[in-house]
Amino acid sequence: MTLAHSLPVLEFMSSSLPGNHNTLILNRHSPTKLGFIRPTNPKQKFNFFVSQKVKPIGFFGCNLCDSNSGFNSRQLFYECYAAQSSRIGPSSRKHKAFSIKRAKTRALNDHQLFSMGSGFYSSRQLGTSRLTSSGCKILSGGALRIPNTKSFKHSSGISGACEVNWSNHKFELRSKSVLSVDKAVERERSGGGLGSENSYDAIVIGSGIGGLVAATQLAVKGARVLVLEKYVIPGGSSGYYQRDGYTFDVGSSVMFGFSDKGNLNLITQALAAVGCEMQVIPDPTTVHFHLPNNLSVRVHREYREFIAELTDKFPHEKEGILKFYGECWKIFNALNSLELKSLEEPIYLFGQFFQKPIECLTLAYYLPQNAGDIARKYIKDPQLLSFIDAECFIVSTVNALLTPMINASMVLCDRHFGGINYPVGGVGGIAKSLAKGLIDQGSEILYKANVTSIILEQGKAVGARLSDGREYFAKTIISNATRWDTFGNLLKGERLPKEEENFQKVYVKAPSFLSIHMGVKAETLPPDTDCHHFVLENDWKKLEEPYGSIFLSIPTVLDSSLAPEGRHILHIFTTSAMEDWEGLPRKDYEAKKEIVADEIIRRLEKKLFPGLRSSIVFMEVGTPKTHRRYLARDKGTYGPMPRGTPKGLLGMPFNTTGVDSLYCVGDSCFPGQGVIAVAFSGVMCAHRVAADIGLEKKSPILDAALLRLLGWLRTLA
Ligand SMILES: CC(C)=CCC/C(C)=C/C=C/C(C)=C/C=C/C(C)=C/C=C/C=C(C)/C=C/C=C(C)/C=C/C=C(\C)CCC=C(C)C
Repeated sequence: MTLAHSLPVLEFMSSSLPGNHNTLILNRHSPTKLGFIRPTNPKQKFNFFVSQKVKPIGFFGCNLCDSNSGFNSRQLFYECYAAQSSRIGPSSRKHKAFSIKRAKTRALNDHQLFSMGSGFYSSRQLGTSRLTSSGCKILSGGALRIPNTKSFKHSSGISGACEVNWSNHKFELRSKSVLSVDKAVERERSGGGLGSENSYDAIVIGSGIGGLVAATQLAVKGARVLVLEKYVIPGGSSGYYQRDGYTFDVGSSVMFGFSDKGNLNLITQALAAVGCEMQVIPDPTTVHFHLPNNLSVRVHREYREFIAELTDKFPHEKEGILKFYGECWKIFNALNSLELKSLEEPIYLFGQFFQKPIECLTLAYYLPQNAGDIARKYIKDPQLLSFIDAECFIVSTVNALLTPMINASMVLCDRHFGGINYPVGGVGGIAKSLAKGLIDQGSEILYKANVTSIILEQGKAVGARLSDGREYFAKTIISNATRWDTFGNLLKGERLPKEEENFQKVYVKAPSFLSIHMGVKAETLPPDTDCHHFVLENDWKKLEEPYGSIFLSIPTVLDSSLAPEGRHILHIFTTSAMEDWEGLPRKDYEAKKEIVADEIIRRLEKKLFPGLRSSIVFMEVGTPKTHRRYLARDKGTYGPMPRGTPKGLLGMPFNTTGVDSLYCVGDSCFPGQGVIAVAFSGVMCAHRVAADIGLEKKSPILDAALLRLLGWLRTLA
């Protein structure tokens, strides 16, 4: 049975499938906007279809269980992940099936229903719908039962919650929005698509992992999101590029957050939220350190093996080693026990304190502390302390005394807990999958969209303007540019908010990198070569100096598909400042690139791979200028670096900013650099934005109090 309407806004069709199946067909814009669907009969089965005309979107806030095994009204699902699958059921050719994967289960109460009930069309502010069929009634704001209604269609009417008992199954549809359908249709006709005012719930500027995680998390909550990306592919520093049969990772190839256990596998979770999964290859050695005095330490995936290797090198410090890393585990375990959401959202934060008081107090205690101070409590050997500096340098590009203890613990333990896992096909696959997932959720990503300014109206961020003059508008703007770029470039000429002044007092831009992407003949590398290496040859003092230490990854050791047969890929990074490269005539610039790359190759030949130079078949050198150009980061910076000794993570800003409706996400937000860290900032940002646009619970009074408290705490840093 089809419900006709000249301009269908919300349309359902029912058809019977063989056996005990019923089919609910969701047309046009409806799927994500349903809000809440609850069957009352646990034995009945349902399949969900969405018209191919619609970009397939996932379900958030729909309480569904596996589409093939049927609903279970006792087990309501808070979040469901939908993935497109092969067509099931005898629906029309136009319809595609979703297989619904279950996520976290949670019994719901009425309060949660309301809080979840973004309602259909809430993001477009349509949301007004009336059921018109035999026995259909609608009430504003309250639940309504409609017995044995087999069909219903929309028409303009009153918004609110409605509950339909449909063929013995109860569907509950809730909406918070108030615009009549007529108005909505009018808006649709007048071009409610790209570019119209307030078309979106959120615009995300930049498609780095932080931006994409924020965007996808919002999209699955029911928001309509537009991501604006300057480049032609997503991912920013976690992107990829292909040349001559090689697939190179733009940035780090050391991937945290990809495990299948705990709460800290944020990449796995972010992908699953949009129905994606990536195959990964476990890395048996996180990193192989090659350090002064011929100190060589392999960080094995197995914690016991790593500790055995380290205590073998420093037997007199065995107790100190166990105590330092033991303290890291205390923090890691506390982190891993929490449900990670926005620390700027009081209902969540107090809820976590209530459920896990010891863990939260542990984290609050370590929030203002640095790893170097804690290491010095237990360890005296200067060489071992320098080793811990090198361990922290990988995390933060600064030594242990300047590295927040929470961040150090996260990295030093997760590599043994979830492990380092390389995504098959390269790191770029993460961003590609998230971008696809975003589109599957009904949101959009626009490439070659170079945002030049954030549009303000009476001090409120309302849109983004591109270099070609196009303008897009949304209720909220999320900047995945660094805070320096956001406030220095995108809001040029505006007064710098006090919070940003404070941030810039505490943090400076970390230097950029010189990168060398290489294809080499495979026979140059010994057969048991590890994937990741850190090289600092003779002098510990050079650790933090430009070109002092070398990061080297050989991802083809794990995934040979990234290079032509008989070849390996080498990704080489070393810190380098923009000042070294600016103002050079083209010829000198190219010559300097060659000289610097040559020296790095010489060092690697000497320390690791004799004959490396003669085995190179492809090479591309990137300087800080390259990183600035492609990643749109001021001075090509790697992220924030403390000016002096920081108070741990205390000074790091979260996602809200001093500008109304403007949020930041990425590595200049809490907790800092690293793919998993920016993924966390994306999760936090989406939660805070969702609360502010009415997709999550919110308490304005508590909000104001918490935001003031956090602002004050930051001034102590
Ligand atoms: C607010 C108040 C007052 C209180 C509260 C308390 C609490 C509850 C708290 C909480 C907290 C939290 C949750 C936190 C969290 C955190 C996190 C998650 C963190 C994370 C982090 C991470 C990181 C940092 C990472 C990083 C990584 C990296 C950087 C990596 C890198 C790599 C590379 C560079 C590569 C290398 C290479 C070679 C060696 C070759």
